[in-house]
Parts: sequence; C-alpha cells; structure tokens
Amino acid sequence: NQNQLELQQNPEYWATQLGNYQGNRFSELDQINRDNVSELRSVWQFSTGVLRGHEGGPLYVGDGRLYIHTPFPNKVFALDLEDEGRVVWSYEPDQDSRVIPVMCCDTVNRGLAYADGRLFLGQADNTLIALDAESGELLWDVSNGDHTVGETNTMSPLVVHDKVIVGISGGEYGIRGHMTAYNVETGEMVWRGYSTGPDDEVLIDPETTLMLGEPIGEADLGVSTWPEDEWERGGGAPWGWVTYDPDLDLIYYGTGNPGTWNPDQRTKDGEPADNKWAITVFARDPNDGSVKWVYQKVPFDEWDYDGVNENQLIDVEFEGEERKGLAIIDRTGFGFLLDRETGELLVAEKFAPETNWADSYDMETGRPNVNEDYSTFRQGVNVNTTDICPTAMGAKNMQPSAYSPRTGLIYAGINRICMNYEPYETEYVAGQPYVGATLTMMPAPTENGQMEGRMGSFIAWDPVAGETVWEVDERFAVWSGALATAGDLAFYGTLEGHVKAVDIENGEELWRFKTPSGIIGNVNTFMHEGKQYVAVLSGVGGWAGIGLAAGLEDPEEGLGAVGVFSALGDYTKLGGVLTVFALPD
Ligand SMILES: O=C(O)c1cc(C(=O)O)c2c(n1)C(=O)C(=O)c1cc(C(=O)O)[nH]c1-2
Repeated sequence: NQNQLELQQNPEYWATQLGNYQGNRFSELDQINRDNVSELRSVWQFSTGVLRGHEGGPLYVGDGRLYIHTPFPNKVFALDLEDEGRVVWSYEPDQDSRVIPVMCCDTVNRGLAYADGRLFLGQADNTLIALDAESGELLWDVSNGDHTVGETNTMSPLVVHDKVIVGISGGEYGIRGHMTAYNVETGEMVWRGYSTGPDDEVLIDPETTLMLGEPIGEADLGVSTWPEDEWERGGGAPWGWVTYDPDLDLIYYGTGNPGTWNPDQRTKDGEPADNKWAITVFARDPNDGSVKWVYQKVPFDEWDYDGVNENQLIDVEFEGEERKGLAIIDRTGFGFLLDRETGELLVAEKFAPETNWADSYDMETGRPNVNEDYSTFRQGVNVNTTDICPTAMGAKNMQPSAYSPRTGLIYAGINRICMNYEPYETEYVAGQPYVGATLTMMPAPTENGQMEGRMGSFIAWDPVAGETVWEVDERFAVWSGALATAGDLAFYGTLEGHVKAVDIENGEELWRFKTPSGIIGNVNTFMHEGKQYVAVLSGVGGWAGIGLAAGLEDPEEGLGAVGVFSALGDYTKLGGVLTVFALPD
C-alpha cells in the first residue's frame, strides 16, 4: 500500500504495529538516547477503562493523534497528542460476550492497522471493520469466522496494496486455520488460503511452490499427512504477525499448532505424521494468495510449539553472500534464518540453551532431531513427560522482537520456563476445547551467575552467527514487544509493569518506569512537532497473565500458566493504561 509505505519511511511516524512491513520495530529517532534517557518522564496517562490484557500499541500517522485499541470489547480511541490525550472520538463494537470463553489465552487484541485515512480492526468475534480515522465512523464490516465453533480473532490485520489481510485463532478448538484478504474499500473477500487440506484450498501448486528451495512435488500433503479427516480440525491458526517484502511482493506468516495437543490422535498407522501445514512459515503472493514457498518448522508437533512468531525480514551477509533473510526467534527455542526468496534454511541454533525437545536441526531435511526422552508421543498417552524445555508457551511467544540495522542484532523478550506434559484422548465437539493434554510449568534451570528461579530474559541475538550476544535476566517471562532505536537504546516492558530502556550494546539498564499494571503490549516511538515520544499500553493478561485476567487460581488452570506465574499478583493487578513519555522541555 503506497500510503502505508510512505508513512513507514517517515521516521517520525509509527504507522503499523511492527513499525514497518519488514517487522523490524526499529526507529531512526535519536532525540532520546543513551545519554539522556535517564531523564525520560511520563507526560500523560490514559486509562482505557478495560481490565484484561492489553497487547499491541498505539499508532501515530502524523495527524496529531494516537490511535489505540483495547482487548474485548475492542474499544478504539483517537487521543489528542496536543491536549494530554483528550478523547477526540471513541468507537465500541457491539459484540456477543459468548466469544470470551472461547478465547484460549485471554481476550487480547494486537492492534489496529491504518492506510489512506482508514483504521482496520479485527474484533474478537471475527468481525473485521474499517473506521474513518478522522471521525471514527464505521465504513464497513465483514465476518471472517464463527465464534460459536471456537473461531476468534486476536491478531492485527496488515494492509498490503488494496487488501487488508487477517488470520484467525482457535487452534485449541479444532478449527481449520486460514489467512484471508479483503478489499480495503468494500470489505469484499478477495482470497482465502487455508493452512490444512487440499492444495486448491491451501493455494499450493506442488509443481511451483517451493519447500527448502525445491518444488514440493507431491500433491495434497495438507490432506495425506493427517489420519482420515483430521485436517478438517487441523488448527494451524495463523494468529500472529504478518510481514511483507514490497520488492519481492510476498507476505510472510506462520501457522499455529495442529488440532489436538494429543499427538497420538494425529498419527498415521501408529507412526508420527507431518500434519501439514501446521507450524509452517508461509510465503504468499498478496495479490491472489498463491503460495511461493513453505517451511514446516515442527512436523508432528508434540508440545504445542505454535509457529506463529513474527518473521523479521532482514538483509544479511551469509557465508560471504548478500542474502534476503528472514529471521525468527521461534517458540521452539531455536533462532532460524531462512532465505526469504526461496525458503531455504540457513541457520537453526538455540537461543534458549535449556531447550531439550530437540538437540539440533538437520540442515538437509530442515527437520528437528527430536530427543526421545522428551517426545510426548514416544512416552505415550496418559504418561506425564517431565522437564521438557521450553513449555507450550514457547521460549518466545507472540511478543514481537526488534532488529537494529546498526548492530545487525535482534532484541527479544523471551521465556525461561519448562513443563511437564501429559497427553490424553479427547473428542471433538464444535465450540469446545480440543486440547487433550494436561500441563504444569516451572522455571528453567539456571547456570552460574543467573538469577535463581528467573522465568524470563531480554536478549540480543545474532541471527547470522546463531548466537546470543548478551542477555538480561527477568523475574517473569518477558511478554512485551521490544523496540530498538538509533539512540542506541532497546526498550521493553515486564510483567511486573516496568518499562525499561537498556544500552543496545550490552543490555545495561539505563532507565525504568513502573506503569500501573503488567506490560504485555509493545513499546512504540514517534515524533510530533519536534519532540520524540515513547508510548506503551500496560494491562496485564495474555496467556502469561491469564490467572489474573480470568481470576483463575488452580495451578493447572490456564494450561499450567496459573501455577508458574502465581507470584505475579504480588507485583501487579489488572487495568489498561496508555503511558506516554518524553524528555523534559
Ligand atoms: O492456536 C491458537 O489459535 C492460539 C491463539 C492465541 C491467541 O489468539 O491469542 C494464542 C495461542 N494459540 C497460543 O498458543 C499462545 O501461546 C498464545 C499466547 C497468547 C497471548 O496473547 O498471550 N495468545 C495465544
């Protein structure tokens, strides 16, 4: 989209949730920098009036307003930046509250998209809407799914050309994932590509769609790699972020976990089956949805390693050659680097050293070398496989990472937790959970000098060398999106509610501020009338904060999240607040 591209190229704006199409969450602004960040102060705060987890962040497109959103009921606010956040307009959709209990991981929403004077929001109940940014008036709405069968929406749409592209959630309800494009002006559906099923519905051509750089060759793997009709309940919900390369004209996203979490129900002839195309990176042509290449990160998932984490598009030098790279800080604990033109796998190394479900990746086949001791399938149904690292939450969840072209490093908040996982036989009932596993979680083992019992860290990752350059321990999982700036700073939030700025070179903490609630949103920055601002939504929740958000107390509830984060309530409580920071005049 030409307007979105122009806005992204202006460093004063923050026009899309990930900062640019490439997903880099990097700002060229340097008014706030290493030397003065200690003076950064809150200039105003705004309470959204909504209690549960606040993900995503504010957009700024140069019109003197911040556009923010909330979790269910998905209110939208336009706030006047020149008048301490005065509400210019607000919009509240009318939604069926029966969607709340079918949202797996809190009633979160990852934010608005913007282009050509329109704001786009994917409501929890799958209604995709376009609002007039000037007035807040509803321009059109369209239904992208049915919440009565467990389909919901939490993701932020992405505008590419004249299309707004949106996925769907419901991997824990046996839905069939898809990515869909709608016309920006009318809301009319243009294409839909499913994650599982026959090629003509996934929009794969086995003769031309590549896998590891070669044509797939075999037809309908999205059907044949499942037992019977299990692909119809196959999950693969693409509920995370979409990135876009304007030169190659390709969009990139990953699909979530396959159907039930009980691997035994996804075998063929009693042996593991690939369950394609769950946990797969898709490169699609945004014009017609056709698939250019696929890479399945985890064939036959046994741990809920949803593959939806953001695909950062970065240009790298790899073995002496310039490559158009795609980097992932993946849920599996591995940092991947792929060629984004062909889908070839270049690097797969552990960024969370405790990762034990696989020892490594076979770079020829692109498959993980699974460790049988932690294979929940080999250990068996109704057997509790213990001390698997990372947990089903992944070594990194949806919290988007940042990339600085100045350092060539990726900055990410990560999770340091491990789990016990016991699969059990489950039956599909539309609109009911289709999970089939019981989980408990505990802090990952620490090494000398690391914070005892720490459950998170903030890391700088070299995506080409496949090495962690520095890391900072955090008490809880870091569930907030990172920001990197030309002021030599990296920012992130913590579940206790701190927003922190660290030295991008070594992770040394230079500034912190305690917001009113835990942070699972993303730190954004922009400039208005010569002043650089930093802004973040706080409001604890998400899967990590589900105990607080949904009032759960049994440690096994929230699939083990309630138990491992039970101490969180000692540090923070619920409540959505936008905090805007600037340097003193
Ligand atoms: O498979 C799915 O459909 C699905 C959806 C979502 C979601 O939409 O929030 C999450 C997950 N899975 C999931 O596995 C997960 O770890 C998770 C964390 C969060 C969050 O916002 O904190 N959402 C989700």
